[in-house]
Amino acid sequence: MVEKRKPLAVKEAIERVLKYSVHGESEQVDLQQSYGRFLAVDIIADHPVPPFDRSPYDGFAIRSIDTKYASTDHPVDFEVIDEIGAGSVSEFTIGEMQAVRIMTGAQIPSGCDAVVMLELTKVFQKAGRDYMSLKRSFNKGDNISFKGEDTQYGNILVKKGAYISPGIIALLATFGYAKVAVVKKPQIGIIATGSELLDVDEPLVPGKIRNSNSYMIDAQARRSGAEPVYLGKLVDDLEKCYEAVKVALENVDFLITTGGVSVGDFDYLPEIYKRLGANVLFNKVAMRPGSVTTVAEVNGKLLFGLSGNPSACFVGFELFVRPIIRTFLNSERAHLQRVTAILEEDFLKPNPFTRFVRGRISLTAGKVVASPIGLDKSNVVTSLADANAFIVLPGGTRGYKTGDNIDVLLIDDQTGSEFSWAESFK
Ligand SMILES: Nc1nc2c(c(=O)[nH]1)N[C@H]1C(S)=C(S)[C@@H](COP(=O)(O)OP(=O)(O)OC[C@H]3O[C@@H](n4cnc5c(N)ncnc54)[C@H](O)[C@@H]3O)O[C@H]1N2
Ligand code: MOO
Ligand SMILES: [Mg+2]
Repeated sequence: MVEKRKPLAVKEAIERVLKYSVHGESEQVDLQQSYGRFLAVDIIADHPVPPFDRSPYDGFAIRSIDTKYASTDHPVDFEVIDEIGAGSVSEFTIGEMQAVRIMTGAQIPSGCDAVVMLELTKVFQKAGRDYMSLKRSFNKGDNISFKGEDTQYGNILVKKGAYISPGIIALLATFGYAKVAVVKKPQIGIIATGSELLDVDEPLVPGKIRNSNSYMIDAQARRSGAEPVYLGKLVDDLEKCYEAVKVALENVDFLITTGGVSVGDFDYLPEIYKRLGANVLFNKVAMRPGSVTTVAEVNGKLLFGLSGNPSACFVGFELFVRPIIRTFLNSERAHLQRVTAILEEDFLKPNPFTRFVRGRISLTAGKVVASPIGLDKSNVVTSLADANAFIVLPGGTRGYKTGDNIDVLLIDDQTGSEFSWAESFK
């Protein structure tokens, strides 16, 4: 008699896995290698930005008080006593009716409290000296980019755990981080099981298929911020699989196996968990695809038994492995980002389990719409290529109709989300 597995709600299953989350250590990398990594420390402003009052325009730095009576009928003349470009500092302190010709980014000379754009001035020479005239008045502070207006000293600008984007790289450079403390990437072991599996470069022969899961998982692991370690594909042989899993567990932070978790005669993972004395957190989840997703723990180390079916494997990774990787990387938004979208096609098939339909979201007339892609079966591979989201259809008897508001999880997004989205899952 085949064991009857009890399906666990998706939310509970994720929570069980997260109980075993661990945080990674930090390492220093060059700034230029830090893109796409996760910050191991907060970035705190150790100086104000800008660090000095500066000109936002090419023009003249003046004393605003000298422009008080300037008008179209009464232009006022200023003697230009110096000229500075960005990077230079004027040695002069300007006096009454004097100006410094200044370029964008240059430090405001002492005595000046406003900048006039070049276009509003007329320059001329008199008795061998440089002058400019103005036809309107200015207030103190006009056209000055003030010290600290961007950020003040001591502000926390980015919290640890943030995904390092090009914008964050700009901040790191601004504050002098030639080396950046990032969280070490977790090493994710990947083992594919299945006697039917061929290598990618092998020709098809009857009954066999190429191993696509390992390469898919490898890419998903990288996208999540982990370092995949491909440990090969194994034929369905209990001893060989057991040995490989046992050895792999010692050498990686997390281990993923694909295939062999269901109830087939050659599905050996359940027996391997037994032999390892593993604590199986669950072996059935109330979701489609990926209901066979199994997660076990051995001495605190997580072992993800993902389905052999490509779509189920893909979904299992994004729902269970990604948050563990992101938590390892200190992210507070470890889960897929959720948005609300309008369903573009009827989805009338009822199902007691929550569905994660591979779909595509797009903007149509300013609204986020989502449509399913391809065959909604756990064994399909082609729909994965075009999918940028999972359409979440909570279980129940009713189907879903065009125009329904539905939750969508973004799979190619780096921002992530806190766990709140799971609240709506059965
Ligand atoms: N009697 C039952 N049969 C099945 C059940 C069930 O509850 N009772 N569950 C079905 C569901 S749902 C799924 S999902 C699959 C899960 O199967 P396994 O995880 O045990 O995976 P395998 O049996 O090894 O393979 C399933 C399928 O996937 C293909 N595969 C495997 N590895 C790869 C790979 N690396 N790359 C590409 N494709 C792969 C394999 O050839 C099979 O076609 O079980 C159902 N059965
Ligand atoms: O685990 Mo299977 O993929 O539910 O479809
Ligand atoms: Mg099987």
